[in-house]
Amino acid sequence: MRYISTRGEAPVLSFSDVLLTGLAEDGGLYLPQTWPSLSPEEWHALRGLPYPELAARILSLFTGDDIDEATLRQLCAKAYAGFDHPAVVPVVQLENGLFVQELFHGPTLAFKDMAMQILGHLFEHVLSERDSHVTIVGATSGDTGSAAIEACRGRKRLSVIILHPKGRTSEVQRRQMTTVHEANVTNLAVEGTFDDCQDLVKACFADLTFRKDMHLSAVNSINWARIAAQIPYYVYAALNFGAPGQDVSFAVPTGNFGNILAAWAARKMGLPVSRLCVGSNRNDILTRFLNKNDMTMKDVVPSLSPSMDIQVSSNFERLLFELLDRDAAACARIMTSFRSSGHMDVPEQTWEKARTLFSGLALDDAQTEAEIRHLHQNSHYMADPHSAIGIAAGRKFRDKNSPMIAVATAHPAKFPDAMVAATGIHPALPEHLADLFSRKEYYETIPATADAVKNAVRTAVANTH
Ligand SMILES: N[C@@H](CCOP(=O)(O)O)C(=O)O
Repeated sequence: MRYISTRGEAPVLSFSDVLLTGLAEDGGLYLPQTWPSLSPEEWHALRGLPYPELAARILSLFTGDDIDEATLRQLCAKAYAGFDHPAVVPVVQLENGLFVQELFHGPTLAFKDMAMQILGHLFEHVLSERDSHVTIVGATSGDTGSAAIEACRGRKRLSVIILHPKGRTSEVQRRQMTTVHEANVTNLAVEGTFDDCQDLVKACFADLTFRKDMHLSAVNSINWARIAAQIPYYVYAALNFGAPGQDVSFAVPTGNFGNILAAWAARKMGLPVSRLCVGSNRNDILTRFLNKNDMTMKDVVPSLSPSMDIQVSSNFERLLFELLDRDAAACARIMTSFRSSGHMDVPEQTWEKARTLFSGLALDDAQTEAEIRHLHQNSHYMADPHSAIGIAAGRKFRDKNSPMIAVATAHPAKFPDAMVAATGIHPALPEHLADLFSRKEYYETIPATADAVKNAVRTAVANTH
């Protein structure tokens, strides 16, 4: 299995090299050179497998010769052992034809643990084989940061530096990151938005000397391994909650487009999926694109669902590349002009292709709060603001022919203020986080400049070794 860049100018790599490289050297994102594809019989054979076993089988389709299936089985068993639900990714029925798949049973209470927990083991495995070390620089709007820190903390071959937008995450999200005191963990509060943080990470990768000197790698969904590790839960839901021969649809609250891209990838591999529905908050660039081919950047507005306060959805580039029939030059041209003009010029027939599969719904804060209240009153279900947006999208686009599965991406206890406002109930943090508000915080505030980030990275790396 080999991987190519969406911009066509970077070396073709194997899985382990893609894992350690993160962003392609030409600024593009890696994708499999050819998609693995399963027949209906092969999908059927995966029905009923325990989640860690299923995850290992799916991941083995992407690791090629680099990591064998037996090793993956061991790593997946360790990765998902700490989840607090025996099914790992349980599915609950909410209404007629509308289900919710809970992806927040990992240590940091968000779907990011699904990929990050196995990524921590994959990094360790590959780096031990190569007797090497990497420096992970990541950006978070709230959930990726703590999941990455939890997966990497204390690992000798990894240094992890996480940039979050100062004052723009929930307090629980911030404290989940900043209260971790480990030699290999650094938190940077950036005076800017998540998009600034993501751009700063990309700027570090674009400086090839710095990248090489620091051995940079990524844990954001710009790293293909993140997407690969998010495919198995879609497979699990489709196989176990769609009747044989029946398609299912998914509704996904998404900001950086990574989570829904994993669902798209599963469909590309032949999983019987009918529609993919995107849920957005007021930062609705994705839903504006899907509804009227308007991908124009606006200012990021803080919302009740901070993890989706994003205007530049990194993974959209992967979908664009595929919709353009893998024309890397066209993809590079469109992406470069998007970043300079703030508007993405997607050819009409390319947009039409996206519309045949994707639908989009955006909710403002008042609508999000109303949806949380509705779910609590009518289904006795506590959905965090992000999950509530996904569920609302699922309800809007469900049809009689296929079950609609909305993914719940975070535990409501991560957003207590929104939950209290909507339901009057303050969801308790699980025991391992019960004293979160009395823990000491460790972070440095920096301006949103590449120099400030690079200096902080150099210092963090020097302090680790
Ligand atoms: N919503 C994310 C933003 C980063 O997305 P990623 O999937 O690229 O890691 C967050 O919560 O940090």
